[in-house]
Amino acid sequence: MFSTAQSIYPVRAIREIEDQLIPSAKPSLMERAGRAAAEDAVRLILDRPAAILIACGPGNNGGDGFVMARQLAQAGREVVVAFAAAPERLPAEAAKAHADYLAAGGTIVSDLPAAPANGWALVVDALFGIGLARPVEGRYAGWINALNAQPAPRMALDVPSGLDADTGQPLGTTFRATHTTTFIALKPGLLTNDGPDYCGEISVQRLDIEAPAWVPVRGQAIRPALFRAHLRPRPRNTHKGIHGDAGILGGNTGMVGAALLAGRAALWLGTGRVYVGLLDEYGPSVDCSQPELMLRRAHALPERLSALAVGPGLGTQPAAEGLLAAALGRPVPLVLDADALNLIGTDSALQSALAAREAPSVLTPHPAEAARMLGCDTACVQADRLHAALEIARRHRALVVLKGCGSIVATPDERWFINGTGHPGMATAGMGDVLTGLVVGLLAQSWPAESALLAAVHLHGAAADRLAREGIGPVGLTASETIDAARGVFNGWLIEAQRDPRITPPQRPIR
Ligand SMILES: NC(=O)C1=CN([C@@H]2O[C@H](COP(=O)(O)OP(=O)(O)OC[C@H]3O[C@@H](n4cnc5c(N)ncnc54)[C@H](OP(=O)(O)O)[C@@H]3O)[C@@H](O)[C@H]2O)[C@@H](O)CC1
Ligand SMILES: [K+]
Repeated sequence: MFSTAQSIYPVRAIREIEDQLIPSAKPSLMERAGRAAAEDAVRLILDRPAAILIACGPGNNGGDGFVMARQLAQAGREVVVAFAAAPERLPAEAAKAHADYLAAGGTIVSDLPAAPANGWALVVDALFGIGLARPVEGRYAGWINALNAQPAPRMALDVPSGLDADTGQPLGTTFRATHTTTFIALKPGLLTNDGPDYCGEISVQRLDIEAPAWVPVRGQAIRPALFRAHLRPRPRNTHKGIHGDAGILGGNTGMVGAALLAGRAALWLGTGRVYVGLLDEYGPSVDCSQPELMLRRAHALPERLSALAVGPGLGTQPAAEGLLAAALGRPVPLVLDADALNLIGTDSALQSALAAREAPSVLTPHPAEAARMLGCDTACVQADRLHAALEIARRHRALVVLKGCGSIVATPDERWFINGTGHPGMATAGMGDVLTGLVVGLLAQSWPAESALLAAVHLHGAAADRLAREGIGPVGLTASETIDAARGVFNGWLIEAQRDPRITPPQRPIR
């Protein structure tokens, strides 16, 4: 479980690495890429006897395809290579790979052939990689549609053709892979937005290059390794007072459940005491199915809290705005969600108060909330999720998680993380409130804000994944069930951490 963090590089960083290494690398990076892809292909097709179809494009992605074809043919596999571009216009490395393939006895067809009677063992997309410059149309769009229609496993080299490697936006017709072998490092577009739907299973082939030795890492895939130092067993001699007091502010008329869900999530993640301040003046004074929660009127939350979340079911009326303004002035870690974000998006005084805070602030927008904060529309946020998350973090000097497929965590100092846990069943009512509760629960227990956010985001998805494995979801999964599962996953992490000799012994949180 505690594998080291995986770095993610945008295209310009991969280009930097290539520029530094291509002149001296022996064997060449393309040779290594093609070989690694051939090895992945052999693992994918196992003993299926049919031929492998490799569609090669006009750039270096096509070059990878030629190396792969030569390797597979030399290993005794039947390979069919389709290539329609002018060989003399191939870039130098790809031209060499093309020539080497022909010299080894390989042949090329200039149009995509019909599938043989027994089908293909595997179809390989080596059309476009990180050099995709515009939407795919015409001949190559036809090829991609034909490849997508094959019942065989479909493998993309580096990036599925048509997918923007930085943003995860499909540009025109896009190859839908069941497996993507990507080179040197992960790219953000494989992991967020539509990327996961087009990439299938991803295998990272580093080509014996330690990318961080060449270009500093700004982006990482979220792994427990990033926050394991805080997964500490509790001392036996303990009491609830040292596990934090969390406050939740929200629950306006008709939306009390949102605040209760956040409160339960904080409680079930081990927070010592959880207070829920409700704006609904006719709201309940006790949650009968969770009587451990201490319900208060919104203005009556205790002065002394370890962390506060504002937003679940808050509403945008003046009373909510006043409470939010007061919360921004509290010197405690703050989580802002839902209507708290909508209010901040339109009020410059709140924006100034947020940017001026000394204590950590964590913002948890979904794409529509992010769009309101940035003054654009949801499509513009989704077109470049990484940029949107970083921009919100910079503007508000806050930690941000932009929720959605491949949630992105961004820091004010321009580092970022992408989460891989979770599934589409999480797109359901109350799920965001649960995440808010998980974050505030860890903050209340004295976790540093960045680790708390990374752990909560990863845990939220991991809990839903565990439930889906048991048949609880993806369809019909509810937010409440995720709270229960999050507790189980978190305790599993703690047990595993105790077995890890690198984790320090029990400690009391520093207050
Ligand atoms: N450098 C190396 O040694 C290594 C590189 N590696 C591999 O190379 C890949 C990057 O190679 P690359 O830079 O040549 O770009 P690539 O993705 O092949 O596409 C460029 C070509 O496509 C064309 N084109 C673009 N969009 C198009 C469209 N929509 N429709 C039609 N045409 C379009 C574009 O034409 P142009 O825009 O110039 O008209 C140009 O001809 C990388 O992903 C990895 O797989 C690895 O082997 C490691 C070592
Ligand atoms: K490709």
